[in-house]
Amino acid sequence: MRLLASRGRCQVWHRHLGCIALRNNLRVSRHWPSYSTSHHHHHDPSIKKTRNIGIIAHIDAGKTTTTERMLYYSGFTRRIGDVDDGSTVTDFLPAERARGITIQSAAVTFHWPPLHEGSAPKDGDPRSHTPHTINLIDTPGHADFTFEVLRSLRILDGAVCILDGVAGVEAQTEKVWSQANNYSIPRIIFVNKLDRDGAAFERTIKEIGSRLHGWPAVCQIPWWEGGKGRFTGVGDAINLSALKWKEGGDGKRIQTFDLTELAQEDTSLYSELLKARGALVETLCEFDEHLLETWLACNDDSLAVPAQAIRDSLRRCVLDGSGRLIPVFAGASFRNIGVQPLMDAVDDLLPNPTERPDPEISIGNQKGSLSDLLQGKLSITPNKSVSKRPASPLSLVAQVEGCALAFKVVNDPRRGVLVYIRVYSGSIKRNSALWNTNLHVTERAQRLLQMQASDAIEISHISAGQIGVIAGLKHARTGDTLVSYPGVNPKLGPPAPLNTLQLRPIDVPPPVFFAAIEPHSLTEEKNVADILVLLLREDPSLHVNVDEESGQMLLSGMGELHLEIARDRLVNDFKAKATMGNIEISYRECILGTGTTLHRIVFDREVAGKKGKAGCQAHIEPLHDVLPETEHTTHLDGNVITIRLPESSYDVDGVPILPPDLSFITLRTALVNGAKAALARGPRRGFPLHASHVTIMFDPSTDYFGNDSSAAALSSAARLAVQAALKEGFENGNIGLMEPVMNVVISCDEASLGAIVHDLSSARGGHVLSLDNDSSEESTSDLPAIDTSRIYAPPDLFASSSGADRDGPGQQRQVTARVPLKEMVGYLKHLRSLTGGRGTFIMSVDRFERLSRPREKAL
Ligand SMILES: Nc1nc2c(ncn2[C@@H]2O[C@H](COP(=O)(O)OP(=O)(O)OP(=O)(O)O)[C@@H](O)[C@H]2O)c(=O)[nH]1
Repeated sequence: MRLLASRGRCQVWHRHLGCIALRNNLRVSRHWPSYSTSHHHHHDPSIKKTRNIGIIAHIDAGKTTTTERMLYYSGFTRRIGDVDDGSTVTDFLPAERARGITIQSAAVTFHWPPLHEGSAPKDGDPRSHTPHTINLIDTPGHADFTFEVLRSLRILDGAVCILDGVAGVEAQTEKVWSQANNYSIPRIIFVNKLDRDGAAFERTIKEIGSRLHGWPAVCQIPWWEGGKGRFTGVGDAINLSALKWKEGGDGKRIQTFDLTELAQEDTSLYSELLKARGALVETLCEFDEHLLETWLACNDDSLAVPAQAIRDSLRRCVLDGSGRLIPVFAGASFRNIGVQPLMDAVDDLLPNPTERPDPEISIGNQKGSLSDLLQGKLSITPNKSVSKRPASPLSLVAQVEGCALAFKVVNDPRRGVLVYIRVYSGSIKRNSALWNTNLHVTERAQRLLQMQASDAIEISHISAGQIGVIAGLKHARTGDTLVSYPGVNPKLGPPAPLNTLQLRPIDVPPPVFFAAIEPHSLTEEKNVADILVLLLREDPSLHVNVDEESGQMLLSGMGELHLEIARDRLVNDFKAKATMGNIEISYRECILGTGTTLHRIVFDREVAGKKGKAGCQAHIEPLHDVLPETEHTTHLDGNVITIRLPESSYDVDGVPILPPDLSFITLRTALVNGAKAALARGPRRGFPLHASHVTIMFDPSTDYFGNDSSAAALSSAARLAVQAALKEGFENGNIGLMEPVMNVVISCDEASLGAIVHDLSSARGGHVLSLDNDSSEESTSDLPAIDTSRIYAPPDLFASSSGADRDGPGQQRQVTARVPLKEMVGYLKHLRSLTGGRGTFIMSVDRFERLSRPREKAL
């Protein structure tokens, strides 16, 4: 943004208005240069102008409102959508519209500045003078969807964190912030809602220091009319100018004032802006030697430091993703104030995909980075016990054409199932065969799309660093890794261990609530089951368990809201004729002693018209130690399953000798699936098993019956054998019950602290772990505490009336406790009454604990 010569001239952000209608007409047919049909294997030059970013925030901070403005100013939409009347583009699921909150992270692509408005880049121009492709991934803000946030975080290259300028830094923000620290995601902050009564910019800036443990680099300060009135714009400490938005307009007209103009227009903002510039340069000098040199070359005059030098310095500081230095911007997106400069900051300060560290992978039992793997630096000689022909690592990986992570599955009413992918290496081409390393199936990518919320454009390939959609896949789920490997055997995939390659694997937290799903009639059962499969592909943190005998379907998930929304999806969006029962806590069962008997089963029955016969033996015991995952040992929902063959079934190198038609992977998958089904329902109360170690012994000489031993027969044998072992445990009184215990973080003011702590420890059986501000286990920052008195922020207007004075009874406190989930049901209401409506809390599963006798009785 350039300073204008004439005083307070009105400017439309990014040059002119005239081309907007035209742009909207043309955008589908021509303006996707970055997705042309060429066959690059290396990075497309356009990748440098790509930003894969997300917006993270506490619920209601204004993510959706801000996103809508971004889409509008980029020319993507022609009118401003409104969260409150349910017409927004990104919150497009009916269930989301009804609730006005974001549940599903949809990705939308737009350009900033708009394609027609870029000028040819000149040296020294900010990046934001040329159009960038912004892939915006909308992340949910509710605590129940933390897992969904994690899932989106891992594919982001950068993030904008939106804070509510009245509420400041909230518990959920802290949590997502520390998760973003774990993924080293470069971030900037937008302090929103500065138009509201009680908005406290200064207090919020200090909280960024004290609660997010980063140094706020205040890039903009709020402009209140006449120093106290309406919020009307911002002072820009980077460009030494002030921006004023026309009241009540769509926000496209912005008046720009340079320093001289500002001195006449508003002296108090003028003098504050000079302070802000000084503080910004000073802060940056502490982090960045380059800027320090520039500053010294400017004779220590912070006003003389060129704006571009400051932008470059901010960018260097942000790029490491440590969150040590945090650029802060200001605005009120609902009033259309501050959004365009925020988008400039996305172009200017956040990284392109090539500037990000290499993604982590796991392959076989190893962890490493993708480029190490692709450059042959990981020693991935195929495991001896799986294959006898060790290929050289380089020749093995040379054939990998593309590698992508499916980060979102959405059922689109018109286009069917859409799988959103982020490509990490090479490219994914239309019609290529993709090996799914999680499900071990091959699927063809018949159609590739670039999504614009509810519009789509067909493309021929998606290259490294880009985000796109594969339409028509039948199996791929959220979180699966897809590998394009020409000439791959569709059944077996690429040679081991490449067939196990996983990008940025994350742990799915255990579900702690469940509800029964009752189809309205027998004939509806299949339809309901099919819809549930789709729901699970969308959201792998949902689980379905169908009881083999009764046919009852149980849906489980991470929170009450999580299940309520699943019900909405099921009944309202998918029109399933089914009812969901009460939402209940999902307890666990555990085995208390080691069984004595080996339970040998020979399954011999027709399965779907085909003869099936297979056998195995099973044994179950409590899980004491952490067992490493190997090709014989599978971790599953808190349990461990080990597959054993008799010694005579291994050759001298330890490679299993199996009948020619049976591969070890097929055998293992079938047996594990059987055991999984048995462990899903315990013998005592029907709750899933937890912390148990199942061993399944399979002897090919007695348990294998040629073609009759199909995968289905092997699974059934394993299921029956494990069930027999569980039944024995139950008959011997060896099955205990466990309950989910939550890690709870409560934010409240000093005055209600006592009542909250008392209630937690006496009435709720909780265990208070800490009471202060920043020692919760979750603020995992290794960053040193920050002396907030050293942080610059412009003084708040309404400091006294807004309770910004945080000493005394209004001071914010944080309680961390471990509490049984059962005691936390309905807690929000209680907390509100204890705190006069101001307290908030977040919680996550800490672990499952054995129920005490009295608690067991009360069940
Ligand atoms: N006064 C004021 N209200 C705002 C501003 N931005 C958003 N709001 C209002 O705050 C509420 C929440 O905004 P959303 O955009 O839905 O917030 P969100 O963060 O997307 O919320 P979730 O999708 O539920 O996580 C809505 O009623 C908005 O109109 C603002 O700048 N000023």
